[in-house]
Amino acid sequence: MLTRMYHDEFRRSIDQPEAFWAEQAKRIPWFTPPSTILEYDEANHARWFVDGELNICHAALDHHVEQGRGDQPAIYWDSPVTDSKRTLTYAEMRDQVAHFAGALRDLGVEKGDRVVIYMPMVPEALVAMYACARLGAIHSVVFGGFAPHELAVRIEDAEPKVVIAASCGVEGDRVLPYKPIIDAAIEQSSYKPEACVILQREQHTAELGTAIDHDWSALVERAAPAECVPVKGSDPLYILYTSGTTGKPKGVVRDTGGYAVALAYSMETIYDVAPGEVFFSASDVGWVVGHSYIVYAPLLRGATTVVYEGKPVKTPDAGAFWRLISEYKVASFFTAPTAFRAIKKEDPDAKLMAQYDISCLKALFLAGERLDPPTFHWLDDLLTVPVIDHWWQTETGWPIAANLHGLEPMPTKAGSATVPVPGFDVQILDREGEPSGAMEQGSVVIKQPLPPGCLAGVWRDPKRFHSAYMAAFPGYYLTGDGGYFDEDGYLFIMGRTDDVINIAGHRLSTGEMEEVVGAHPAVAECAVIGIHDALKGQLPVGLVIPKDGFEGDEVTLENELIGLVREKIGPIACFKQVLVVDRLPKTRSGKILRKLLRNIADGQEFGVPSTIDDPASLQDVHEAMKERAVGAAEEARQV
Ligand SMILES: CCC(=O)SCCNC(=O)CCNC(=O)[C@H](O)C(C)(C)COP(=O)(O)OP(=O)(O)OC[C@H]1O[C@@H](n2cnc3c(N)ncnc32)[C@H](O)[C@@H]1OP(=O)(O)O
Repeated sequence: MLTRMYHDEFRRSIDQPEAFWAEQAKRIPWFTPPSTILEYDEANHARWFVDGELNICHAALDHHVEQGRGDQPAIYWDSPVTDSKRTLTYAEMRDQVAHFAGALRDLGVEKGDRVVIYMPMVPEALVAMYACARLGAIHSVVFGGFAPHELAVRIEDAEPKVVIAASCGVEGDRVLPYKPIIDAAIEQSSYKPEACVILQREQHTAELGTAIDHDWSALVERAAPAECVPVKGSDPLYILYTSGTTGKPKGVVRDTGGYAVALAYSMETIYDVAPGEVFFSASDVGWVVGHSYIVYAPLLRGATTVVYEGKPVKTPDAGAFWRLISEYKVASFFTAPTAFRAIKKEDPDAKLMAQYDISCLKALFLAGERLDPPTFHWLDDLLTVPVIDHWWQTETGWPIAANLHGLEPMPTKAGSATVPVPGFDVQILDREGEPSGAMEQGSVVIKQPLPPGCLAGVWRDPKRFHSAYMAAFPGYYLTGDGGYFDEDGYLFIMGRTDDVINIAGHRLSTGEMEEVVGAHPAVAECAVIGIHDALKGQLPVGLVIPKDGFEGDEVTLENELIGLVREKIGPIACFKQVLVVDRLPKTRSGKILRKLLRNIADGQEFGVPSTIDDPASLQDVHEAMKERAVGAAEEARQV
């Protein structure tokens, strides 16, 4: 079933990685092309293009202006929530970035310094990211839905010289002031940045009260444009934090050269986008999809990127995506399945789609969570273009498995991300580390070396890099997902094998939520599990045992815990259900049987494990879940 062209390209990438990637590196305008393509560090991790010199801002902006794309739109900004639209050409974008980079330089930002960016979906978020890259500074973008505590944790870890933010975000009809969040985060962090730059938006003016505050426009007015600083291929471009199994997020470090090459390769072979075409990725700059496929890849390719400050539904309706595709002549569109589940719920017959001419669209790409077959079929029946599920992670920075639309499209199979992308030697291993056969589920791993563009490490934590990713199966990168290959070599990803859950395409840690819930003075013990949700994919549910002598009101306690998670992690955690219980099912060694709890909440059949300490605890929890209508607990049956 695997096509010849794909098969040959894939084999070359695995058998001769240096020759393969040396060829792909020619896609990038280097200042000094790399002579060393691949080398290994002392821990035996791959490093790509270490001695090449480039600047990704030059490759994505200045280079295209020099090549005659100055008047072509680089960004279409569309913001129904502020009733605004703006187009920035490549030349305008380059100039704005150069001036803002000059402003950052005036604040003392140099190559290697970190800059935290906390911005909504406005063009200035991209300007800020590119300005950092222009100076060789390392940006760390934090998603706007995270609370001050989460921002503080990232500031503490990244130690940024400067924090850049907007005065507010706009969520539907709510204006959310950002400055109080920034101030609280800096207050909570023991590390203090030297400066805080605020972009004032019309919807809300932030008070610039503290000594470190600066107004974006005033800084830019005084600044001279900065030139691109050459960096090495292996120099870090950014740190992007992602949830792990513990409270502390992992700072995924991305290099510059490998990332630029991988993104350029993917735009052609996976997304099939030509220079001058329009690419729309409906995500947020705070996630990896935003970094790779809103900010960097489309502009590296000389395409136009759509920056959308709105939702798939209610801004103003479930026709928003169709309108954007039609209005901006989008050739290739990328979003998370949850967005289409929301659209399908509001407009099941896609009547709103009929109002727009979307004949410009060549393909629809979905990732961020498993594309459930009902959503796939709904879209596949609706559209005349390929509906392409693909799979990747914050760590890899670009797709691990896809249907390579620009190389040689293959027939799709519902539930499968199709085949490994060239460069990714994906394998399935059993518990003992032995390869699994076709149709046998196991741990999805990637044999070293990881291709260019993948994580270069965990920020200042090589031990965690090793323990989280490299230790489980020596010689392989552990993805944390389970899955299998079918007889045709199609990859099926079945979900996480750890305590990470996926809520509306956002990766969050139940372990982190447990830490927050467990810190409440009335809580003796707790478990947070991810249960199936038809709209968001998964939702967290907390099960809590109060301390002995607790005499408070259970509903009050539940509300306090919900509030605490919202305050510490943010609304994005969607933590809205807590059950106070007397006991939790555990093994005799004291381990909470979380998988069993998940199975009950998801309405599956469950047995009583022989290792359980107190079998009656299962019955209790099941009754409590049924009473509170948790998930599909009503349908669960003990066998
Ligand atoms: C392949 C590699 C990857 O996986 S990268 C990650 C890819 N994932 C994505 O792109 C995410 C896709 N999901 C989405 O875009 C949204 O969840 C969609 C589907 C649009 C739904 O949005 P929404 O209705 O807001 O629900 P939600 O679950 O996202 O939000 C829950 C609560 O959080 C809030 N929130 C959301 N974003 C922000 C923000 N930027 N700033 C402040 N708050 C935010 C929402 O308003 C919501 O709050 P509330 O609970 O209703 O009060």
